[in-house]
Amino acid sequence: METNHIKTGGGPVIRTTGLTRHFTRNKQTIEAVRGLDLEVAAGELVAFLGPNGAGKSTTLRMLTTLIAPTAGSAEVAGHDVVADRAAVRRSIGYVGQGNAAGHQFRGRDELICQARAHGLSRRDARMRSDQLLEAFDLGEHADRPVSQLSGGQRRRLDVAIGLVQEPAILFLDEPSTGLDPQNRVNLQEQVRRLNQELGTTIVLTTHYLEEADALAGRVIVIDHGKVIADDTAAGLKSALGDLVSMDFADADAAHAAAQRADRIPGAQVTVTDSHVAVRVPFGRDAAPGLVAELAGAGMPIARLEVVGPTLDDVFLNLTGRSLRESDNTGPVVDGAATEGEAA
Ligand SMILES: Nc1ncnc2c1ncn2[C@@H]1O[C@H](COP(=O)(O)OP(=O)(O)OP(=O)(O)O)[C@@H](O)[C@H]1O
Repeated sequence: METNHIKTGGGPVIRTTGLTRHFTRNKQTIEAVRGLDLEVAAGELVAFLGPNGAGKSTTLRMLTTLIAPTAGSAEVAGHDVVADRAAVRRSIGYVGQGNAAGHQFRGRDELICQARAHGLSRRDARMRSDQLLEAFDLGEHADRPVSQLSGGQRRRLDVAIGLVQEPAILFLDEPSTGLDPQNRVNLQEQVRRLNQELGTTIVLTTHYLEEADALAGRVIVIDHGKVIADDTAAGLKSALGDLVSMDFADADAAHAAAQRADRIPGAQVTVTDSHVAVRVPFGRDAAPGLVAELAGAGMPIARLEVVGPTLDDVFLNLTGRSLRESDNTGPVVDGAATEGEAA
């Protein structure tokens, strides 16, 4: 069976330069994506993490040729997303936020139909659909109408449909939104396997911190249309450092302790009454020495806690707001848009 896997020679399979997209709504310009410079190498599993409205989906829709950039450029699989849309589309799979499958069809028919649309022979289409049904644990549900599948089963079918033509690059827009934790983990497992076993480059968007943390080799944090951090989850967290929280008998002891903590390289110290919080790289290693030093100086610690950072702490540190809180803005309503999507 023919596949669309590409030999990249290790170069980037996605490259954007100043990628920008504006929308006009109620005569106001919305700068959804603002000058994105990005490179993704073959075989990477990348998560775009950010709150609602950060510009994640808009970026994905430009990379998948669904909408055109207002400015800047992007190449996917070596093809320009504007000049060479058809070639880009041949190289990618895309699973959007809505359900792709027609509700009255059976899952198996949907897959076969998509495979035929991608040029597979009847026999190959049937084989490919069987493979995908098995890989996504959908075998026993394959002959039920899509409308009768659970949310998790339907989402897995969506991802299977995105994989019909064995794309070299797969884009997943919020693949696990709306799934219960068990289905979320199951889907993440499939995505991970796809990346590891087939080497498929995967770019997904998520606003689940845990998902970005668990799944992606690389996390690109997006806020207000801009990349504000780009590293492994571990890298992002270790750059921020651990939080060492200490309580003392009184405010004087806390202030004296804060002065000492301030001498630790890279420490950010805040004092509130008798409480001292120290954010410091490798805080768990620095804490015992600090405790001993303070005890020796007659300032014993009444309570000590060392907590490793979460990606939410990273986001909070970068933006001054919590990703969990910024995420409660509800879904974006596109209905009032005055600028349509490219066909
Ligand atoms: N078709 C459109 N017309 C007008 N404004 C739009 C349109 N699509 C997106 N926007 C606006 O662009 C900004 C970025 O939206 P986008 O959907 O890319 O964010 P997101 O990070 O993917 O958020 P979500 O997690 O909710 O999908 C938002 O302010 C949104 O309201």
